[in-house]
Amino acid sequence: MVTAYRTERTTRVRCWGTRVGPAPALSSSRRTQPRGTRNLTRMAVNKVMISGAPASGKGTQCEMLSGNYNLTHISAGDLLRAEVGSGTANGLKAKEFMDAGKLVPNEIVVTMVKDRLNQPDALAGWLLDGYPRSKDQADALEEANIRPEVFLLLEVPDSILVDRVVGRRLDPETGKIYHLKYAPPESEEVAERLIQRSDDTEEKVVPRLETHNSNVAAILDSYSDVLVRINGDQAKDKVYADIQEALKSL
Ligand SMILES: Nc1ncnc2c1ncn2[C@@H]1O[C@H](COP(=O)(O)OP(=O)(O)O)[C@@H](O)[C@H]1O
Repeated sequence: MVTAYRTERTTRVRCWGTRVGPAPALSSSRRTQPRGTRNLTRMAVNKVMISGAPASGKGTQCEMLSGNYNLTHISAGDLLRAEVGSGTANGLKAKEFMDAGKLVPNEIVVTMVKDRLNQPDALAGWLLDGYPRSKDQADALEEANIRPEVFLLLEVPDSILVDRVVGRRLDPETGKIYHLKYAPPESEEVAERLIQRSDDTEEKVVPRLETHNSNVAAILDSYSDVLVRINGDQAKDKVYADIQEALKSL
C-alpha cells in the first residue's frame, strides 16, 4: 500500500484498497520524486472531507470516523433534511431538488454549510460529508479560506450502488444506517422502526448518480493535493481500516 504524504509542493496520493476506479488523478509515487526534494511533514488531521456517490458509504464511515477521531460530523444531506423537516421556505425549496436527485441551489446550501462549520463544536475538528458537490461550492469554501487537510473519495462501481441504495434503511431513533441484506438490524425492535429515505428508490438513485458523476471531477481539481482515493467496494470495516491507514500517514 502507498501512504499519502504532504510534501513541500504537493501531496502525492494513490489508491487504497484494490483499485476499482480509474487510475488515480495523481499517479505519482514516492519514486518519481527526485531524492532530497521531499520535505515530508507528518500532520494531524482535524479538517477532513469525505465524498462519494450516493450509498458509497459516506454515512457509515462517518459514524466510525467522527467518534474515533473526535471530529464533528457535518453532513450536507442531514442539514438539508433538517431544513426540510422544519418546513422553512428553504426547506420546501430544497425538498423539490432532493426528491429529483438534483443538487439543492447554492444560495441555500453554501451559507448553511459555512455557518455550520463555524459553530463552536466544529472548530476543534470537522468531518464534512457530501459537501462540496460542485466546483462553485468548493470555490465558496476557498473564498472563506476553508480547506480540508485530507479529501477522502470513496469509490464504488455504479452497479453496486443501486443495490445498496434500494436496501438502505435508517433508524430514526439512533441515526444508525442499516442495509436489509448487507447490514441487517440487530433486533426485531430496531427492524420495526427502520425507515427508508424518500430518495432511496431505484427510480431516484439514477439522477443522483448522474449528478454525482457529472460533478465529481471538477471537485477533485480543487483538492488534488490532498486527495486520498479509497476503495469503497469492500466490507465496511476494511474500508475503515484503509481510511485509518491513510490518515495515519498524514
Ligand atoms: N452539497 C450539496 N449541494 C446540493 N445538494 C446537496 C448537497 N448535499 C446533499 N444534497 C442534496 O441532498 C440529497 C441527499 O444527500 P445525502 O444525504 O448526502 O445522500 P447521498 O450522499 O446518498 O446522495 C442529495 O441527493 C441532494 O439532493
